Amino acid sequence: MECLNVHEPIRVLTINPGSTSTKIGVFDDEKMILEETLRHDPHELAQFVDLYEQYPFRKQVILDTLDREGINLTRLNVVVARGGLLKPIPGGTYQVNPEMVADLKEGKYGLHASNLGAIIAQEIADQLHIHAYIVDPVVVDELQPLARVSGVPDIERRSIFHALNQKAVARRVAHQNEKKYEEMNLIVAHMGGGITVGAHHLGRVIDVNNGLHGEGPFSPERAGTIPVGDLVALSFSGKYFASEIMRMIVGRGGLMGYLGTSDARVVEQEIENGNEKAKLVYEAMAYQVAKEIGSCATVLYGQVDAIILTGGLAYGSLFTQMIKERIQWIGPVHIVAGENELQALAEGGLRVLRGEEEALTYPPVHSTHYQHA
Ligand SMILES: Nc1ncnc2c1ncn2[C@@H]1O[C@H](COP(=O)(O)OP(=O)(O)O)[C@@H](O)[C@H]1O
Ligand SMILES: CCCC(=O)OP(=O)(O)O
Repeated sequence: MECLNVHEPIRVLTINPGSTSTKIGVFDDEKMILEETLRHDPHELAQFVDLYEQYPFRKQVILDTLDREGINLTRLNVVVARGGLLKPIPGGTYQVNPEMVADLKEGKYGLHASNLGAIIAQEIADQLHIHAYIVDPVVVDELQPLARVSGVPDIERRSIFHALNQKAVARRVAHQNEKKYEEMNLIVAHMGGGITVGAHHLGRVIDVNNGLHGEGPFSPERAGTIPVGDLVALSFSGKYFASEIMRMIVGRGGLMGYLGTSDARVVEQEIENGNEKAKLVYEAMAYQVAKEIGSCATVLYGQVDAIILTGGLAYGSLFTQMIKERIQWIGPVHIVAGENELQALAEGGLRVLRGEEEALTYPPVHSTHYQHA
């Protein structure tokens, strides 16, 4: 593996695969020198039989883009990717290793586009004889024991959320308050295509809704919590395949299900045009986010230093205003619109390369309390 040249900035390639795009960034130390969102035509992705089959295609699109933008691959010092559905693990930066890649290839803990991040990062890094890492993957699990109890003994609640962005913005707001993340109680609502709301207690996310498997507020494309008896009845009605029911919950739920679009900007425009249904559904989404924030406030015994609204929906002033008026009595509200994931990945890699933090090994010897595979 290569040595760092102290006279040159550390060059980091970051990779964040999403369902319809792959975002990449190149950084010289903390400074972003290239950012690209590589959009994938759904028809093009549909030719692959499963998620894993997409990786050579996505990797080639990344390499072509870097080549076109004149990024010399041999100058890279490290590749850092968003981590996917792995065994539940504590937050931190993990070196990509064969055990991790095997679990992701097999889809052992489920399928999500972020599974491709470590696989692509490892292949690029191997060719360059440098290391690949993931940072705060979606399975970061710091739940307190109380939060794991679902009410049905065979079902344990799982921590699957936007850990990378939630922790990055939480650290940023702590810094603005001249405090450490580990000294604060924060509620972070990540509001993108999916929505997760986490209760951050002294640097650990002790409760959060599972953003992939039907918990929490509905979102632009996901159903969130739905009346479970009705779902069971629908599932056994004989009208739908299991895959069709899953599509109703993730992909075609939420705004998409009610209004035929997952684009909040289109919905805001419709509301301006006087569309009453759009107004009701959009307000209901804000109402559900506010309720989830209220519930996190009880998790933290009302000791809330700040609430952070982040993700693409936080750009929408109508949306954030509707949430704010229901929650501002709980604590100060900060809006950090958009997601900060590429920067957070670069920072996670830099902390390790600079020796400020040790890279963790997957799977950790002392894992979380999580029992089910
Ligand atoms: N300026 C904006 N005003 C309102 N909503 C926005 C704006 N920009 C993005 N959004 C909405 O944010 C959502 C996507 O958020 P994003 O964080 O990009 O999602 P993801 O990364 O999960 O795909 C979409 O509903 C999009 O319409
Ligand atoms: C909630 C787990 C991660 C996730 O769903 O990410 P996206 O919203 O980016 O798909």
